[in-house]
This record gives sequence, C-alpha cells and structure tokens, in this order.
Amino acid sequence: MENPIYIIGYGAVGMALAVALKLAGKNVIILRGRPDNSPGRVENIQVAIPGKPLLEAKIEINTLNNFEQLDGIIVLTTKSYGNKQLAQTLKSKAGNSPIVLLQNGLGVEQPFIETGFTEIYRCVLFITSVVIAPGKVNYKPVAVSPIGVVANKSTSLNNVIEALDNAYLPFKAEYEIETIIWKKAIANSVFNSICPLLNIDNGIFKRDASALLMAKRIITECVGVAQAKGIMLTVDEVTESVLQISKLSDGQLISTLQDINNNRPTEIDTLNLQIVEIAKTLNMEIAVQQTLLLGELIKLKSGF
Ligand SMILES: NC(=O)C1=CN([C@@H]2O[C@H](COP(=O)(O)OP(=O)(O)OC[C@H]3O[C@@H](n4cnc5c(N)ncnc54)[C@H](OP(=O)(O)O)[C@@H]3O)[C@@H](O)[C@H]2O)C=CC1
Ligand SMILES: CC(C)(CO)C(=O)C(=O)O
Repeated sequence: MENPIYIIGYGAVGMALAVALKLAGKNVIILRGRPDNSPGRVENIQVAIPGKPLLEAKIEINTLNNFEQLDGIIVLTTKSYGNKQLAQTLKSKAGNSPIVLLQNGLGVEQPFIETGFTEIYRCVLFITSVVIAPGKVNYKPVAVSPIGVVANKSTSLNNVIEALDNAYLPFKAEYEIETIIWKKAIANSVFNSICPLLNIDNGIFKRDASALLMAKRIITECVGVAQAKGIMLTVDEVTESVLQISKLSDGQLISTLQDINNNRPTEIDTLNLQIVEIAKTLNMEIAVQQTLLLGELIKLKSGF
C-alpha cells in the first residue's frame, strides 16, 4: 500500500479533504490537531455538496501521540494559531516528509521554517466547508486550489499535486503562490473582521454599498503593504475578489464569527494583525490604522 497522506485537523476542511482523497483511492489518516490520547478509530464521514449525491467514506481518526514517525505527505488543516505548538510536536515525527499548509493567512509557515522543515508547501484554498453535525460537513468547491513551494529540498511540487489532486477538491501547481496568498489574506482580513463586528453573513459586501466602501478602505491599506513587499496586486482586483467571494458565500458566516460565537480563539493574528506586523517592518505602521483597529476590535470581541 502507498504511504499514507496524514491530514492534521479533524475540522471542516480536514473532513472534506479526507473523504475526497479516500474516494480517489488514497490511503488517508486524520490526526487530531490538538493533543489527545484517545485510541485510533474508524469513522464514517459524510460530505454534503449542494445538488450532488452525498459523499461518504470510512476514515481512520487517530492522534499524533499514537505515531512516532509519519512517513508520507502531511497536510495541515488546523487553525493557524496552533502552528507554533504543532511545528514542535511534528519536528521529531516528520523526518523529511513534505508538509502542505492549507490554512488562511500570512506567515503561517514561519513556525515550520524556524523549526527546520525543509519541504514546505502552501495552498490557497478556494472552497467553503462547514461542520454541520459530528462527522458531517456541508462543502462547496469554488475553484481549483493552487499549491506552491515555500521551501523545498527534494520532492517536487508536481509529486505533491499528483498525490493530493482529486475530483472533489482539485489542486494545481502554482509558481507565483505568494501573490495569491496575499490576495486571499487581504480578502480574509476584510471578511474575518468586518462581518463578525457587524454580526452579519459574507453576502454583506455585494448587498450594501457602504459595507463595500469600508472593505475598500481596508483593501487599500493592505494592498499598499503588499506593493511595498513587491507583491503586484491592485485595489481593484482584490475588491473584485471580495465581491466574488461575497456572492459565492452569501448567507454563510465567516469562520471568525463562528469562532467568536463558539467562544474559540480566532485567526485574526495571522490576518489583519500580521499585515500590521509586516507594515511595521517597512515603517508603514501609520498606513494601516484601520486594519489594526478592526483587528484589535476582533481581539476584544473574541476575548482571546
Ligand atoms: N472552512 C473553510 O471553508 C475554509 C477554511 N480555510 C482555512 O482552513 C483552516 C481550517 O479551517 P476549518 O477546517 O474550517 O476549521 P475548523 O475549526 O472546522 O477545524 C480546525 C481544526 O483545527 C484544530 N485545532 C483547533 N485548535 C487547535 C490548536 N490550538 N492546535 C492544533 N489544532 C487545533 C481542531 O482539530 P482537532 O479537532 O483535530 O483537534 C479543529 O478541528 C483554517 O486556517 C481556515 O482559515 C480556508 C478556506 C476555506
Ligand atoms: C472567505 C472564505 C469563506 C472563502 O472560502 C474563507 O476563506 C473562509 O471560510 O475562511
């Protein structure tokens, strides 16, 4: 049997990906992201796609504590605030396994670089997936998700794509991943701050011109930082992307709002607040005041 694909994180993305890969004939194991001493088990996971027959597959759910060594691609679908701890935990188990980060945000790969991982890939996920019951997610693919290289000393990007690409959650190789990461991170800095503060769904920007105007102010600040880093993005193209996401996820609550509602930490540190940190290194702090304020308000609202 081929080496397993280890999916770390038993959440909305991890479950959808595990079922998609299993149905493509892959050997998949989900490992819980948080420390857990439970024994391994097999669970039937269901993925509901609008207008399509229900997908389901039996998936092994296990914990990192039960594995001394991971010989296979490791795919991270956990929340980004756990990365420092996970990089430490995975350090002794991962050997030279490639690690693929499927998380939103900027700088999420940093803990893995600092811990000495040599083969790191980042994906920008164009899907929406929400847990609706234990072992069941509502899932919608939006576009093919690009994966690019962050650090690579051996296996090629194409091997990773070959292992992960599938009919339900398709992936493609991307050689300019940094620009796409920034574009999505700026879009998320809009959705993940404004929507929770207004306690409203993602459709607000296509419904309400004044909300879109507010989004544009954040986009303008963040694009300024991106451009100063040499990332060639324009305010218009990021605004277009926000409008498109707003249309496609109308009625849906952004993860940060779900996190606040469920009394969980949020990923705002790797969104608005990370862009502010990058701005500081460029002496541009004064240019990201609104991005900072929204990030700090999210911190206050979430209590973490
Ligand atoms: N859902 C979506 O539509 C999209 C999500 N993303 C991104 O994908 C990533 C995963 O999102 P999603 O699956 O929705 O999130 P969920 O909240 O559904 O699941 C995330 C998983 O993270 C794990 N986790 C929570 N806290 C920690 C921690 N401190 N340390 C390690 N692991 C932890 C938990 O795993 P466990 O239960 O195994 O312990 C949890 O199941 C995020 O970065 C998100 O921004 C990007 C695009 C779309
Ligand atoms: C903006 C959105 C909804 C796009 O998939 C997303 O990234 C998320 O749910 O975290």
